[in-house]
Amino acid sequence: MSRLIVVSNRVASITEGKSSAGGLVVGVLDALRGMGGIWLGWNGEIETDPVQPPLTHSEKNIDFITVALTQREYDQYYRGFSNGVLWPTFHYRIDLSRYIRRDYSGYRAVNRRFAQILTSSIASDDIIWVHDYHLIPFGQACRSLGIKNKIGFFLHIPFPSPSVLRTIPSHQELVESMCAYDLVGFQTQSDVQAFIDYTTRHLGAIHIGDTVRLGDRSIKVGAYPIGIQPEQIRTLSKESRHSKPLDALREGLQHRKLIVSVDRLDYSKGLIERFDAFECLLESSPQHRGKVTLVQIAPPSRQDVQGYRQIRRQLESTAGRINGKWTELSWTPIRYMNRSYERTLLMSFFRVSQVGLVTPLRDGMNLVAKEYVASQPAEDPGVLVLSEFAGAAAEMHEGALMVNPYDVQGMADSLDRALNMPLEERKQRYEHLMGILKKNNLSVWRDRFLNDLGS
Ligand SMILES: O=P(O)(O)OC[C@H]1O[C@H](O[C@H]2O[C@H](CO)[C@@H](O)[C@H](O)[C@H]2O)[C@H](O)[C@@H](O)[C@@H]1O
Ligand SMILES: O=c1ccn([C@@H]2O[C@H](COP(=O)(O)OP(=O)(O)O)[C@@H](O)[C@H]2O)c(=O)[nH]1
Repeated sequence: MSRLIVVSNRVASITEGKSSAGGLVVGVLDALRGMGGIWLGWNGEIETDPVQPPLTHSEKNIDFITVALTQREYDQYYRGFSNGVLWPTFHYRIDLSRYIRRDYSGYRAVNRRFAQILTSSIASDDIIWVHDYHLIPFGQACRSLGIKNKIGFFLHIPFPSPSVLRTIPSHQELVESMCAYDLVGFQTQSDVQAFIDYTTRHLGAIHIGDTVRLGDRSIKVGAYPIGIQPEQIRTLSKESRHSKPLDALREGLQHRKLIVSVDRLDYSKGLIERFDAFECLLESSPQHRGKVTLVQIAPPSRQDVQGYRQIRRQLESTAGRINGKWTELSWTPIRYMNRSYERTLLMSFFRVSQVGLVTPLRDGMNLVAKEYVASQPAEDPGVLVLSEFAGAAAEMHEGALMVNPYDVQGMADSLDRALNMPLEERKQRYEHLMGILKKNNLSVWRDRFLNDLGS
C-alpha cells in the first residue's frame, strides 16, 4: 500500500493533551492519525549554527522528519516572505505586505531544501500532500529533483483575486510553480474560481471541467473545505465540565450570559471591529449592560512580524477603553486573554456559552466556527454569529447568524438577536449545522482530497 507523506511548515507534537493553536496542525494531525505516514516540516526551532541535518522520530503510526531553520531562513522564508507578503496579500491586506527580493529567494531556497530532504525518504508509490502558502514552490522543487510521484497541494488560506495577487512582484513565477502539482485544493469555490481566473488570464492556461491545462501539464483543481470530527469535539466539550478553569469562568460570570471568541491574535480575525460591535451592543441595547460578558481568548501569534505587534497594542487599548467606560464594581464587560488554552478546555467554554462570535475580515476556513457548533448541548444550544468572509460561511450560512464584520451596528444587532433567540429556533439552527458538520467531517476532507489525487 502506498504511504502518505505530509509536508507542511508547522508540524504538531502528537503528545496527547498538548495545546496547539492553529487550524492546520489540528486538522492535519487528526487526518494523519487516521491512516499513519510521514510528516515532514519545521520543528519550530531556530538554530544559530549553519544548516543542521533533519531529526527523525516516530510516535504511534506517524514518522516525523523535522528540520530546524537557521536564523536567516526563518527571517526570509517564514517571517519575511510567507508571513510578511503571502499572508497579508492573500488576506487582502496589501497595505501590510512588504516585498523584499532577498526574502523571496530565501523562501524558494527553503522549499528546495525541504524537497531535497524528502528525496532520501521517498518510495516510488508514496503520495505526497503539501500544505499551505509556505510551500507553494515545493512541488516544483520536487519535480526538478526528478520526483515523479503524485503530489497534491492544499491551500488553507484564501486565494485572492488576480488584481490583488498581482501586487506580489513574483506572482507569475509563484502561480506557475503551483502548476507542478497534480491536484491543487482550496477551501472554497470562490478560491478555486480566483485561481482559474488568474491562470487563464495571466498564464494563458485553458480551463476544462475540473482541470487547468498549462503547456503539457494538466492540474486538477477543486474545493475541499476542511472539516472537524464533530463527535470527538462533542466528547471533548464534556470532558472538562468539572475542571478548575471552567469553575472559575462560571464563578466570574455570576449567571450572566457569555459570548465567546477564540482567535490567534491576527489582524485578519477582525478583533477590533468585534470589540467595537460589543460596545455598540451595550450602547444601543441597555438591557444587556451588566448582563452579558464577552470572553476573548487570543493567543499571541507571529509577534516578530510587522503588523502583529501593532494589532496587539490596538486591541489592548480598545479593550481597556471599553472596560474603562462600562465596567461596574461587579461586572467587567470584556475579558481579554492573550494566552492559549488546550482544546478540551476551549470546547467546554464553548459549551457553557450562549453565543460564539466568529467575525474574521478574511479567513481560509476558521475551524473555531465549526468547533463552536459541535460543542453545543443539543437540548440548549448556543448561537453561532459568523462573518460572511470566513471560508466556513460557504457551508454554514443558513444555520449561523451571518454578519458583515465591517458593519459594527449590524454585528451589534445580530448579537442582540442571538442573545434573545428562542430555544426552538436555536435548536433548528443547531440541527441544521450539525448535519453539515457530520456530512463533511475531517475524514471526508482527507479522503476526498486523497482520492482525487490518487485517481
Ligand atoms: O504556524 P503559525 O504561523 O503559528 O500559524 C498558525 C496556522 O494559521 C493558519 O491556519 C489556517 O488553516 C486553518 C485550517 O485549514 C484554517 O481554518 C484557517 O482559516 C487558516 O488561517 C495557517 O494557514 C497555518 O499554516 C498556520 O500553521
Ligand atoms: O488557545 C487556543 C486557540 C486555538 N486553538 C485551536 O486552534 C485552531 C484554530 O484554527 P482556525 O482555523 O480557527 O484558525 P487559524 O489559527 O488556523 O487561522 C482551532 O482548532 C482551535 O481550537 C487552541 O487549541 N487553543
